[in-house]
Amino acid sequence: MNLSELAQGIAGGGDGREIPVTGLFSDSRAVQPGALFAALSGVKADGASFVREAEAKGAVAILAAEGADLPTDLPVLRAADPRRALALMAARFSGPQPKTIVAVTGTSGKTSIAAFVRQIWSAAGHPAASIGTTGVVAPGRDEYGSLTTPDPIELARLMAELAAEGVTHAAMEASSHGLDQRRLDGVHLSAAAFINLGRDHLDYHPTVEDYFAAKMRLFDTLLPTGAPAVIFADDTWSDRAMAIALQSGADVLTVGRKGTFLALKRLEHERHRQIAEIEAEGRIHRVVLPLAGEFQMANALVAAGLAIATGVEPGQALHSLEGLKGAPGRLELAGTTASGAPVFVDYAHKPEALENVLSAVRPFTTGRVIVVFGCGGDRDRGKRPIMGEIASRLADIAIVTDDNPRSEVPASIRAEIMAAAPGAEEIGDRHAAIRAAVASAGAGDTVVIAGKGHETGQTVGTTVHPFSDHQEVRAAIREAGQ
Ligand SMILES: CC(=O)N[C@H]1[C@@H](OP(=O)(O)OP(=O)(O)OC[C@H]2O[C@@H](n3ccc(=O)[nH]c3=O)[C@H](O)[C@@H]2O)O[C@H](CO)[C@@H](O)[C@@H]1O[C@H](C)C(=O)N[C@@H](C)C(=O)N[C@H](CCC(=O)O)C(=O)O
Ligand SMILES: Nc1ncnc2c1ncn2[C@@H]1O[C@H](COP(=O)(O)OP(=O)(O)OP(=O)(O)O)[C@@H](O)[C@H]1O
Ligand SMILES: N[C@H](CCC[C@H](N)C(=O)O)C(=O)O
Ligand SMILES: [Mg+2]
Repeated sequence: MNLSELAQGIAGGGDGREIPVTGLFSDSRAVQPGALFAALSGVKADGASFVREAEAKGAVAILAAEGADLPTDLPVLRAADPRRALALMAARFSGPQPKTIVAVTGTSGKTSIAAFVRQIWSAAGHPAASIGTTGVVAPGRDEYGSLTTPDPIELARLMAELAAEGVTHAAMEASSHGLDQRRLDGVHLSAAAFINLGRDHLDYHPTVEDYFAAKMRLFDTLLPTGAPAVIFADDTWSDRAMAIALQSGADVLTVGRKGTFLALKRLEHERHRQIAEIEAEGRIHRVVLPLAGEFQMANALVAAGLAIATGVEPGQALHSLEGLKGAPGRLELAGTTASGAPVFVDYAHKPEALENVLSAVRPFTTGRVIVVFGCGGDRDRGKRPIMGEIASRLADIAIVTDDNPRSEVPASIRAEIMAAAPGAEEIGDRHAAIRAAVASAGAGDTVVIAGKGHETGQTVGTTVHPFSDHQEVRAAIREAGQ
């Protein structure tokens, strides 16, 4: 593709330049000959200082912010918002995307909702994909990815690959980082959804309002006017999300107890499933959701809403909920102890998620709720005492352990949690903590191993040690039985 074609209507300065561009890069270290290098200013570095390196590696053009001072003789494309310009160019460069793409935002539930939408579409006969924290899942693919929302160049390439493989429907997670950094700006959305807002990523976003505003870009900037916005109606932030979506001209469809598009009329919990009555288009549907936890019902309603909004018949979408499989590591039953106590692995690594998961298991726990959890290093420190308080309030036995300490001193992270968790026990070694929890569980008890979910490693310093909560639970149960 020529530079002028690539830039047309997106960035200034490239008009008429018939220079072939063979690829797009925002990291100078990866630049290939013939590439356009996007010099972006980031959290840690300024891409402008790597222009010479990109040029030396064979870059043929630069994309930069208006006014950025660049040491180069290469043609420079200028844009007021270069991250958005890069996402739009990447989409143009990579080509066709699946016909129907939906994105979901919110603090907790995105991975689950994306996985559920994929399953409902597949049941309706559509070749479907999901993209998010647990990776990319599509017919013939199950690949782990490192980011919840991939960077825009990779995302555009992935969408084009999926389309070429025959995938017509894709559901993706829109993280606040992803939205803020314009990673999704080149994605052609058919519908979008909001699930909830809680505390997260306050190391990146200066305030909760800023965090919320980043999430709302999905509706006020990215969703085309008139497209459906599915909004979970029962969260404390729902009304504000609805108002923003309405103001932006979206077709707002609400789901939940207060919802009107899919109205949850009644919900009954059993140990590993829940039975719901859901009203859609004036008809009541009885649905047996084979997953524990009321929050999963919320996720299922948003997923069904997205599937219906993109053409699946309501009765069929709701019926598909009966066959849903939870996303890996989301309140997933990893084993049952010899005394009959279920042991769940869950990805709760932020306050509301921990609160929800502990509340979710209480109704079917006749004995004690036992939780093992920690907090990641190099992430929002403010959540540590909040999670400590939640665990000691909602669990009968709370064991504070290590999550991914990263560059921090593990004992200091635990101390920040312990300070707000009266009565909690501290066992730094996650292997030992899981064993202690499993060993102490008796009949009627429920064990929750929180924080790492699907993860397969534990990051200590910069080393990732193989570690799986699932495997540890199974080993602990085996050893306890010997
Ligand atoms: C903090 C953060 O989000 N950083 C993201 C951001 O990087 P950045 O632009 O701020 O990076 P920077 O280091 O300041 O560098 C500025 C620019 O100089 C370039 N550079 C840098 C060094 C060099 O030698 N040459 C060079 O060209 C960089 O490529 C970059 O373009 O933009 C990059 C491109 O899109 C992302 O890859 C990168 O994600 C990093 C790896 C990351 O860890 N992000 C996490 C926190 C994240 O995004 N998480 C969310 C949410 C998780 C969830 O809750 O589910 C996610 O979506 O995964
Ligand atoms: N609707 C919900 N409301 C509250 N908590 C939830 C909800 N859905 C999931 N959770 C909790 O959050 C955890 C993560 O769920 P999920 O991975 O689906 O969310 P996510 O938004 O993708 O999170 P992340 O941003 O960490 O990737 C679950 O393991 C569970 O503890
Ligand atoms: N995408 C999230 C995942 C956190 C998972 C948790 N196990 C931790 O390490 O804090 C993050 O990087 O902040
Ligand atoms: Mg996720």
